Amino acid sequence: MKIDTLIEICNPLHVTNKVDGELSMCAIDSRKVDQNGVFIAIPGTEVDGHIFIEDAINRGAKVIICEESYYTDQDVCIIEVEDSRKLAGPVAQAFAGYPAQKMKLIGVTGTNGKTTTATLVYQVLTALGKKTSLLGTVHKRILDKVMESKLTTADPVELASDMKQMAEAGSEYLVMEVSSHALHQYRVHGLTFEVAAFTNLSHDHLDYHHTLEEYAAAKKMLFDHLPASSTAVVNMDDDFGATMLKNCKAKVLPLSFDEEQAYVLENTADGLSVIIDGEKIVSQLVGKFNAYNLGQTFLICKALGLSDAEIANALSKAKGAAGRMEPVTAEGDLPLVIVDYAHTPDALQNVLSTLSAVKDASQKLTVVFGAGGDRDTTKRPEMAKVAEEFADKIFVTSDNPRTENPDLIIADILNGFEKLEKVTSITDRKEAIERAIDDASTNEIILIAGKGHEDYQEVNGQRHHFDDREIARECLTKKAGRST
Ligand SMILES: CC(=O)N[C@H]1[C@@H](OP(=O)(O)OP(=O)(O)OC[C@H]2O[C@@H](n3ccc(=O)[nH]c3=O)[C@H](O)[C@@H]2O)O[C@H](CO)[C@@H](O)[C@@H]1O[C@H](C)C(=O)N[C@@H](C)C(=O)N[C@H](CCC(=O)O)C(=O)O
Ligand SMILES: Nc1ncnc2c1ncn2[C@@H]1O[C@H](COP(=O)(O)OP(=O)(O)OP(=O)(O)O)[C@@H](O)[C@H]1O
Ligand SMILES: N[C@H](CCC[C@H](N)C(=O)O)C(=O)O
Ligand SMILES: [Mg+2]
Repeated sequence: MKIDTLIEICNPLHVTNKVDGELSMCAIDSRKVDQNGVFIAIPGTEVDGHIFIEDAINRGAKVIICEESYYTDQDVCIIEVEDSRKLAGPVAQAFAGYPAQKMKLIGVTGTNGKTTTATLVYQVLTALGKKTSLLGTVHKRILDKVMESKLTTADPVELASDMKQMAEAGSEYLVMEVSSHALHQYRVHGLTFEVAAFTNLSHDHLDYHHTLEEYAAAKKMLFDHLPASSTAVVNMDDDFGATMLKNCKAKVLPLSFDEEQAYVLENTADGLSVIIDGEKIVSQLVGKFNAYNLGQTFLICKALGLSDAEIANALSKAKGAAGRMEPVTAEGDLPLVIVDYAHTPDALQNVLSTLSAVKDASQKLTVVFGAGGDRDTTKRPEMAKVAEEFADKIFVTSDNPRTENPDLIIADILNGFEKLEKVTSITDRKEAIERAIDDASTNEIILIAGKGHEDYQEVNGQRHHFDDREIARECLTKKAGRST
């Protein structure tokens, strides 16, 4: 890219020293700058990226996009702009050859259900022969090639690079989860979504967004930027559904079970039977909350022009995402162990109320859960209240402590219980799972919540291998061995 093209994208306040030659790449992280690259200095949430300008120049940056005047005696162009965060996406897309414009983008936002819905859409489109890629919490998929995912929605430079690979592989569609952090930090700024979907909004991430209203305002940004040609698929049964649509120019495909546009025919331990727009979907996914995920998926695919019947057929066969209501099994007469990613009060309530409704009266319900460190502390006692309401036995343990003391996280959770008689706290998550399984009768259901698909536990910046499903399977196998 030449400097004049870059300047045109930036609409700058001020430019000094227009440099000659071809610019090679762009980075928002100084450590990733190459020779003749462009460094975008962002005032971050942890650190001000402007302090890395010198580092970027030493690594070969030819252009600095920043929000403050900067003097250097090197042959470097300084482009001063009003908001450098907002420019990262457009600049990265330009360097990557505008890959987002080569695919139909589908964005899914909401507190819970993004991964499930995005995965279902990916599975339906793929089953119907559409070349589709996926970006989200569990992994990235360039068509059927799986890659590791570090964030739910990556930064704009990584996004552009992923999209470039997807477009080159021939993807027609990209389904992506769009987190509230991503919206607030303009990670998807400048992208045009063909379809945007809102699942729901409930208590999470208040450490970052402070209030539910600010959190909703971040989610709403996805809908504010839709053009009239796009479609908004919105869960109108959620208190914040109508908020998403205020001043939204796009066509709207609303989803409502309350208004009987959709309804659940059957909801059992074996799955759901749901009618949406007159079409029947019979799914192995369990719980009313999954009826919403199925409904959203149906409407998203409808907005893309697929026929109701073909969507219903493919959706009935779709398996959903790993680590969501995933049963863990071993040979023998054993308790039923389920691993789920519920890490918010609402998700835990949905899963526990579902299990409590589908189990038979003689079955006891046990839950093992914790809460992530360096995240919203106010959800911790709320999760305890939910566990106390639905579970017969409760093991409080660690999730990903990150940089926090796990015992203090557990103490925050314990504050939420009215009584502690059915609660056991065991800091070590492996031990907690072992105890829950060892203590269980064969007729019991054990929900291990919070980490779902995660195959690590993050402690002080280090991710150690840790997989709830693996540990539960080992414990079940040992238990089966003891009883023979
Ligand atoms: C609070 C938060 O969201 N932080 C994310 C954000 O950081 P930031 O832009 O504020 O940047 P910063 O760390 O303050 O640094 C400022 C700038 O200096 C740069 N820098 C830094 C060091 C250096 O040597 N050189 C350099 O240039 C950084 O690259 C950055 O551009 O943008 C970074 C990528 O550009 C992310 O890596 C980082 O995610 C952190 C690690 C994180 O944990 N984020 C979580 C909370 C998150 O984003 N979660 C959501 C929601 C999950 C969900 O509910 O599904 C997600 O989308 O995953
Ligand atoms: N539509 C829904 N409404 C409420 N709860 C849900 C819904 N779908 C799933 N859940 C619950 O929330 C958990 C997380 O679901 P999922 O991974 O699909 O959400 P997500 O929005 O991608 O979450 P994250 O933001 O953490 O990536 C599930 O394990 C389940 O417990
Ligand atoms: N995307 C969410 C995932 C939380 C998963 C849970 N296991 C935790 O670590 O809190 C977050 O980063 O807040
Ligand atoms: Mg997700």
